[in-house]
Amino acid sequence: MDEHLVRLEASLWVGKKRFWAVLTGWHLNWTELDKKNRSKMTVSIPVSEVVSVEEGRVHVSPRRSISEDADREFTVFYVKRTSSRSSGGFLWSLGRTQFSCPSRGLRDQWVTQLRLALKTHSPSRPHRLLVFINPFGGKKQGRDIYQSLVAPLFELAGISCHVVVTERGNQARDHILKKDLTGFDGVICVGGDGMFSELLHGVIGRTQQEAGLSEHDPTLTLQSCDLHIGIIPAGSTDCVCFATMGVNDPVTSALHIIIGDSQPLDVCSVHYRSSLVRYAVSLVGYGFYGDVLAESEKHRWMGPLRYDYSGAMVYLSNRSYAGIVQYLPADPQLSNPRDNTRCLSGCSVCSKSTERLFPHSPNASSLYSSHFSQFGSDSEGKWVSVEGRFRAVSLTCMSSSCPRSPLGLSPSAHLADGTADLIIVRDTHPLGFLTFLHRHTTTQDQFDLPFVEVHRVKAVRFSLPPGAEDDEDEEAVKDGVLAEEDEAPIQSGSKQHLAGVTSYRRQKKKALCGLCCSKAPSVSVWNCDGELLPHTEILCRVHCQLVRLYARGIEDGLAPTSGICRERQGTCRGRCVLHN
Ligand SMILES: CCCCCCCCCCCCC/C=C/[C@@H](O)[C@H](CO)NC(=O)CCCCCCCCCCCCCCC
Ligand SMILES: Nc1ncnc2c1ncn2[C@@H]1O[C@H](COP(=O)(O)OP(=O)(O)OP(=O)(O)O)[C@@H](O)[C@H]1O
Ligand SMILES: [Ca+2]
Repeated sequence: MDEHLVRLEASLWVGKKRFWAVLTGWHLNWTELDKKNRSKMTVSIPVSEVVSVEEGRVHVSPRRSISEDADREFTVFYVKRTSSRSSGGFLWSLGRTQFSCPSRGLRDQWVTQLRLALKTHSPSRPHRLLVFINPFGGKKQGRDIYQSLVAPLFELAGISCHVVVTERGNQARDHILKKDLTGFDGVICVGGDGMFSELLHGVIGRTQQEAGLSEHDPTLTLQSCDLHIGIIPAGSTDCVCFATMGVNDPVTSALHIIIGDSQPLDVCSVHYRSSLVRYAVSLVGYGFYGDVLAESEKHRWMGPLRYDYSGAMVYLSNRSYAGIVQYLPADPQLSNPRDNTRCLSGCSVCSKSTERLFPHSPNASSLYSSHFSQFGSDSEGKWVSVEGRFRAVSLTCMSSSCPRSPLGLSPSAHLADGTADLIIVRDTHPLGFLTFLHRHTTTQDQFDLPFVEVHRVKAVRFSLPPGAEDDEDEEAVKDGVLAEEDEAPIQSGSKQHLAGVTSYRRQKKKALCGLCCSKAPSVSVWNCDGELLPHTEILCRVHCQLVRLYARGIEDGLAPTSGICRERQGTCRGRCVLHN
């Protein structure tokens, strides 16, 4: 234990019950004592999960002291867990316990030592945050969610926030790219995956600008970003939030932000010719998911339901597309997408990647550079090619679990291992494809079907069969449609702009609608984390742990919440009750 932190032990009261309270530095425990001083139940709170320590009896909202004996009392606010049935993760809520001490002196000692322990053991907590609220995301409740559920918690934790309620798409991204961010520890979005994507582009772009790196070269190792991103879910899918927390709950997210959790995340960069088009974390999808997104954009007014409606419409249109998918496989010895594991908090596969990325020894450093030197070097002949007609081609850097699909697109994918899972669904009969889709909603293996293959990869290329190449873009550039894209790919990309490009391309192919016209389109469109891409022949490369979220991955809901080491694979470094 640190020398300036002392171990505190005392008999304190909580309501009418007497407890033996112990502060060790890493943990605050209190054990109920019966009349004969025998121990009953113990509650144990890691200091890193204490939200705030206040003098007196305090209520959080409205914030007020309600105590008559305020000078002998203190209140501890902390993280409380409840199992979530939908994901096996945990819903977090604010726990509150009011302690009474025999004297004011003892109370002051407890408050001082608890606050000191907090400072010492939670050095990465944010003090100042930049918050972007999309008032129109999801069910349009972003502003209310922030004001009623999140702001009071940030205030309690002493976090000061600069809040921007957005007035247009891409405002948050542009703000992060251009404005002075001095003093901010992190950026927060209140919205859905689209808002997260804005922050992702802002934070990555800003970091590369400052490092003097070009984002366009897919072989370049980008600078990982220090500014953390927090997600308060208020969107339609909230996939990134769900896949990194196990739930989509604003209070859970706010508490992860407050305690300064840090979860690295792989990011896929998508390139067209020599330009970066976009970044993605949850889905780069061609065929079904691209068509669903294109269709859903016409029905935004339906809110979150637009995806189910469009999904059904696109399913009924029964389309498949010809193409060539090439991929660079990841090291099969590290993990594979069908190993039936789940990436959980403290995941050992991801920890090994962290070791490779931030090596402690010169040997590990050369291992890392050789890991990436493989990328882009065609001479090594490691690219594998798959040609055919596909219902869907999907690439995901993580499981992409969401309320619609609690285990996600690829249940064994890892958040931070430097790889993505490539899921290729070949053309099949409608019932087969429905079975594939339906298995996303159950625990049945969606990859155990003869027309589905899945590969763990570091990079993917997609091209159209000879004769059907992606050549409209050149003509579009001549017409000025894409000139802006090429000059500043991530500066453009508004939904209207991209939808315009897509419809331009589709008209050129004379492959009209497909839902209401008899002729099915021969080319689909890419869905890149919920945005339509203006190009078909793209190259994707996975960047290991490029950004960090205020999250910790999915906690194992099956493990007991106290009394055992909850941090898996021995990564607790002595913080848990067992190892303390
Ligand atoms: C029979 C039930 C089948 C249910 C199948 C559920 C599969 C769900 C898989 C979800 C994967 C989400 C990946 C994340 C993507 C996000 O970056 C992105 C931005 O938010 N969201 C979407 O693009 C939004 C994509 C939303 C896709 C929804 C697809 C819904 C399909 C419904 C099919 C119904 C067939 C009915 C037949 C009569
Ligand atoms: N004030 C605004 N007016 C219009 N569009 C906005 C505004 N603020 C943000 N946007 C854009 O709205 C899009 C959708 O927002 P968001 O992701 O919050 O909700 P969603 O689409 O309902 O959820 P999901 O992305 O999870 O499906 C984003 O791409 C974002 O760029
Ligand atoms: Ca990954």
